[in-house]
Amino acid sequence: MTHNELTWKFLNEFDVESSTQAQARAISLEHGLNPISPAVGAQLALVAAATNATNMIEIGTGCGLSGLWLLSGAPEATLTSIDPEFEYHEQAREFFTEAGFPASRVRLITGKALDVLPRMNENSYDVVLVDGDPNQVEQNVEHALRLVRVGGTVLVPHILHDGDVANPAKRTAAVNGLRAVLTAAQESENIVAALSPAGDGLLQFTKIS
Ligand SMILES: C[S@@+](CC[C@H](N)C(=O)[O-])C[C@H]1O[C@@H](n2cnc3c(N)ncnc32)[C@H](O)[C@@H]1O
Repeated sequence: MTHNELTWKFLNEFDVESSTQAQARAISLEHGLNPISPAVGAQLALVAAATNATNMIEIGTGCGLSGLWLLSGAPEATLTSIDPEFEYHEQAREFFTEAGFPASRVRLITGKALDVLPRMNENSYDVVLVDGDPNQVEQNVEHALRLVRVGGTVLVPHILHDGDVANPAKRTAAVNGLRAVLTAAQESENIVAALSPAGDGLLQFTKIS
């Protein structure tokens, strides 16, 4: 293994998941989903804790793994999570309950993000996770910026799309959309952004105005 491969392996094996998180990961993989890595999950928990989050929203519930990580950092917060797949929501609900998060604090909205997000209140969320349809990442991030409060943070996992974003030969709509989000994050004066190599890339930005 190269030095870089060893470092990446160490980074992504450093954080240990709870048994509920490990089950959520296993079920997510069974469904062919691409759940966040433990290193990304730990960063989500840290951001939830650091922003003293009381109100969080997630695009792309999957089977609940990322929501479990978010809530682990802010156990008293309310999480709203959007996904079009009812079956995933049923599964996620079981994991939230098993982990001790009451149904009253986890609002699962079955629907497509671009149908649901326009109805959500702006400047109202401490943390917004964008992990839905990769082809809609630009529109989802625009909504995330509208929804997050000043001082709150938007998290975009899978931003490097398994190395495709760094490869100029890859020019699918999804990859171009991810590049556009990264460029906008670099250029915006209203946010402070950081790109982390955890998982397959995690873009984080905090709204400052
Ligand atoms: C990568 S998976 C999410 C994994 C989850 N965040 C985790 O790490 O545990 C992407 C999810 O986005 C959902 N999805 C697909 N299209 C969507 C849309 N238009 N709006 C919201 N979610 C969508 C999929 O059903 C899938 O559950």
